[in-house]
Amino acid sequence: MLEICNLCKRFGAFEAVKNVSLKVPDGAFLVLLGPSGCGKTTLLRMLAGLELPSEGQIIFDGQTVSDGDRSWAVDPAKRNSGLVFQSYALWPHMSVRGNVEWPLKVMKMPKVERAARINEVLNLLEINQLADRYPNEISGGQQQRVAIARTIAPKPSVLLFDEPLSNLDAKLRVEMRTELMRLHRATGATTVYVTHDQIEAMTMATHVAVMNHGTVQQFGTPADLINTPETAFVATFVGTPPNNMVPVVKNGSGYKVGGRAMQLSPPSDDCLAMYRAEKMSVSETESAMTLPMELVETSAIAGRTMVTGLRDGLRLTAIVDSAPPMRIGDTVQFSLPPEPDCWFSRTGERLG
Ligand SMILES: Nc1ncnc2c1ncn2[C@@H]1O[C@H](COP(=O)(O)OP(=O)(O)OP(=O)(O)O)[C@@H](O)[C@H]1O
Repeated sequence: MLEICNLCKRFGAFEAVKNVSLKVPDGAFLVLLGPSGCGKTTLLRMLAGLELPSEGQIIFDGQTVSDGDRSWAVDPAKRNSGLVFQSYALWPHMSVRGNVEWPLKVMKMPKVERAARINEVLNLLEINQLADRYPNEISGGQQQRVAIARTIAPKPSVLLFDEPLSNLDAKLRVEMRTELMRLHRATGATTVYVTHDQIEAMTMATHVAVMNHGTVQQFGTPADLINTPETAFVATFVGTPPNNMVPVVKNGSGYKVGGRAMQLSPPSDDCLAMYRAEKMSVSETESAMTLPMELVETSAIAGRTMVTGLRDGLRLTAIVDSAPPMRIGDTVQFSLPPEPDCWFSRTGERLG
């Protein structure tokens, strides 16, 4: 079990991580997902022991490894965790084998055992043929594999990844995603993985903590986040494409939805209606439930078409069977279903 209890981190007066609490079972794949600057790296660095919490505790397998309230933490090298960075940070003067061997030497593993373990991890990452090369003689993707091999060699019970795929090209990212999932199954190590890429999060995670401005907005399985987003931020950050959020305000005896008078029964006089992209449709003709938008984008996605419209700062996306006959810049009518999927307050809390 990996437990984080009321964790806070302040840099001077700035609070980078605010009262985060979560628990995952052994062998979980926890993704910390959020936009740049939301505090995910700071949280990961506290898990690695590189940063002392200002308040709260981190507990690995029942043992407290960081305690902000007592300003105390177990040394990074002694907490049975391994960290893989975005930059590979391999030792350039050591071969691939030498890099992977180094942490085993530090832990004083006997030579014969060391050789067996090196072979095991080089095989696991399919880089045994590179064992005698130096970091400047292998590609970026291969260097990342070596960095991962070096991290898992000492068999840490907690593996920490800080955006490990962000320096790789799109195709390699997808391949490495599958590789990392295979590795996770093979090692069984509890994994914490930082990314701002929601597709990566949704495909790899058993548990996701969606972060914004230092707080956890929602903690759950990928399916929880898609099916029941708890905040407007989660609803618009997660999913492909993300959900549509349309402002609804009282207008005389009725309501204006996205600026147009419509028949709707919102739970409050000023709120947000969420519509899933696959429930919207587009057409040339106006009706009681349509919003006129400027067509700004169409793209093919898994045999269907994603259509995006923009008007007065409102952005709507629909997933439809075929592209509308209009051209970019033309007016397209986005048709809303009779009821939204759910409601949020103007400040982003879920209403129903
Ligand atoms: N040592 C530090 N001193 C002061 N402020 C810091 C320090 N480290 C991080 N911060 C601030 O804390 C906030 C969170 O940073 P953090 O690196 O955790 O974000 P992040 O979500 O990982 O972002 P990114 O995806 O861009 O790496 C940022 O506003 C950052 O400027």
